[in-house]
Amino acid sequence: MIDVDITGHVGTFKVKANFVGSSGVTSLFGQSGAGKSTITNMIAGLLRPDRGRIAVDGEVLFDSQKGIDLSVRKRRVGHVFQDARLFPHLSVKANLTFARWAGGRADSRPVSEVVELLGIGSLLDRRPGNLSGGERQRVAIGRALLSGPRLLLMDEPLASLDQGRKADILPYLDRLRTEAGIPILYVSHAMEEVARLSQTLVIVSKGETIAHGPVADVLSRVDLGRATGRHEASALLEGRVVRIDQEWGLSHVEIGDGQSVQVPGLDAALGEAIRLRIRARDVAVALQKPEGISIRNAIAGEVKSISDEAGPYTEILCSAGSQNVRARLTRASVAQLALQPGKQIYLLIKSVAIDRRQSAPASGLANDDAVSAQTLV
Ligand SMILES: Nc1ncnc2c1ncn2[C@@H]1O[C@H](COP(=O)(O)OP(=O)(O)OP(=O)(O)O)[C@@H](O)[C@H]1O
Repeated sequence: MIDVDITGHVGTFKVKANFVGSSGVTSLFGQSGAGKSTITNMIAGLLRPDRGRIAVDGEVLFDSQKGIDLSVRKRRVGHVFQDARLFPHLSVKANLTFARWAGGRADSRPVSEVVELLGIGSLLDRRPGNLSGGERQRVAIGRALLSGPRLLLMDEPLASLDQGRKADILPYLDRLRTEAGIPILYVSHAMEEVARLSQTLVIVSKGETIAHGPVADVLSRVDLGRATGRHEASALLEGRVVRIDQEWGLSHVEIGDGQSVQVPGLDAALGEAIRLRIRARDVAVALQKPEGISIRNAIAGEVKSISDEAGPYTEILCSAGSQNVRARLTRASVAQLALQPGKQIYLLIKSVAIDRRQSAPASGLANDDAVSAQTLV
């Protein structure tokens, strides 16, 4: 668990960060220049906050009132940067063993265990210059883990990779989430990454953490649209695969209340729990269950709130059983259908809008230890 309550500045830029991250992955999400790196640099000890407190798993790293300010080394924060920053003249194996030695901790994980976790066994004799970007990042994560950190800080680790390499590395991050055994602070301005990987989501805007909490709760907050980006507005549905229709290549995912959605091309076993990210712009609304329509998913729901944006668009937040779905509609449609809080509706989601390319096995969603999660974004 990571517990941060600080204020500080860098130049004239002020930051105010206040959040608690549960075990697993806590993501700091915000636009470029929002202050994510400034906040993480304060956590790592590279910048000094003006006041406040930072603790990881009960160990205080900084407390201005008590005069505690641990050195970078004593904070034991494993840092993974956008560029891997490996020693170019050393082999992968030497990079890893050096990190373990330099960490100086007898209780660091064995190199072989980390090599297996990240699938880098075949790379050990190679030099960083001969590796792909994704391979280099996996080695960089291994190096950070072997230094014996109490917190793994990943600052835009996928930002320099193309889509294909990102897809290669995400399954390893899924594993890391459950197997690293330490909290992970993940910094990104890519919503699809944070929606997939996080248990806790922290939104950073103009130097301040303006929201934090379980990822599904924060994503369903319509009022954060400006900070998270309207285009990326989405909600998470958690469910379980209850039927696999081989003939049509469709998996039926039950999302509670006997309702299910159909997802094409899903690589998940029967009974497996998954997390679906549904974008607001991929959801339409009907007052009756439609017939003679190609859209396969019509989920019964109820309007909870309607945003009061100016302009042609608006966003509605709807309950779907105990979960939430967001829909981005024109204001004209909202008026025509007389939508208002409490109105019973059907949420229409095109199956093909749920993108299977981002799916991967994972486990360990917060609040449900029975869930092994797979995320589609
Ligand atoms: N050393 C510095 N002196 C003055 N201003 C700084 C310094 N470092 C960062 N800033 C400013 O602080 C603001 C926040 O920067 P920061 O790097 O924390 O944002 P970020 O959210 O990590 O952005 P990105 O996603 O682009 O990395 C920016 O306006 C930046 O120009």
